[in-house]
Amino acid sequence: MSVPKAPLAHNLKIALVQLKAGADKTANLAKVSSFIKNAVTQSTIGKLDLVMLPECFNSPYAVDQFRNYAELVPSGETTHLLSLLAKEHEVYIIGGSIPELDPSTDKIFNTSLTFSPQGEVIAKHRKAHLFDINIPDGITFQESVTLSAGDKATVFKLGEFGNVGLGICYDIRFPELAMVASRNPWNSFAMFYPGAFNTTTGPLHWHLLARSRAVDNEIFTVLCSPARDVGGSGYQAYGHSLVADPYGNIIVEAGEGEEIVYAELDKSLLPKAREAIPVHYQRRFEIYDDFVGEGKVKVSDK
Ligand SMILES: O=C(O)CCC(=O)C(=O)O
Repeated sequence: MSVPKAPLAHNLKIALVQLKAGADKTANLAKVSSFIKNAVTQSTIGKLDLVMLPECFNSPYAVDQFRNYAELVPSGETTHLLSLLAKEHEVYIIGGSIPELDPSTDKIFNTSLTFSPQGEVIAKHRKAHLFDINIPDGITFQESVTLSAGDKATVFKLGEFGNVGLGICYDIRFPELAMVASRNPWNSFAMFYPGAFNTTTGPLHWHLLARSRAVDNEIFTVLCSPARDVGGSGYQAYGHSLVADPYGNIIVEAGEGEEIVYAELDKSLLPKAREAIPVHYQRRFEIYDDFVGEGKVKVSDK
């Protein structure tokens, strides 16, 4: 008797919500609800599978504010809201990131949650590399003044679409997370990075890093930024939310303001890119396995 094959999942249809968060958390969350509703109801690519939010969408991106906005996970109001929205709109939601308070240690983390269309939390990533930089005449930022770093890579199953990896912003500068996610045993087809680059490092590295992670691993790389706060006195996010395909082409890109952009992630591009330029199969782990081995990594189970 022949066993019917499971139907192949269609292309993953996604929306990137590039919104600007202010000091009023209630207003930020109301904005999230209306942007997600608009993303779904005004989709230009048919029924959406997934909506993604930017880093720090419910609070200002400011070291001295993270604790004031921090919530418990999963009992806090933002987790509750995103769960309801995922269920109501029947989409996966990659919930950007929020400041999370861990009550057992009193530490604050920069945390991203992903929800299934049934409203369940299916992944939790705590930013693993904190953004501590100092560029003379550019920008100084020290997340570690108030945040603690997560200690795991994050890979999870996006239902019938397959596995994906997730990092937050500065995490994209560390190629190991994407490399681990895209190889055995996880074989992810995409990396998602909610991220808030700025007007100094954005022009320098945003596109370069997105395309590099895509080309290194021949996967999709998806970046979702807050909108720029033109005229504001706080942190100036770069904007330019985008998707890079497994060849490194940028297939969609937002501007700097509030905007929703759409993309279809066609998984059949992975084998095509890997056949055309077979770096995926040409890795010489016998030479560098001591540095980056396959499968030797702690991966988050939420
Ligand atoms: O890596 C960068 O240039 C920006 C990183 C950042 O803004 C962040 O990690 O939030």
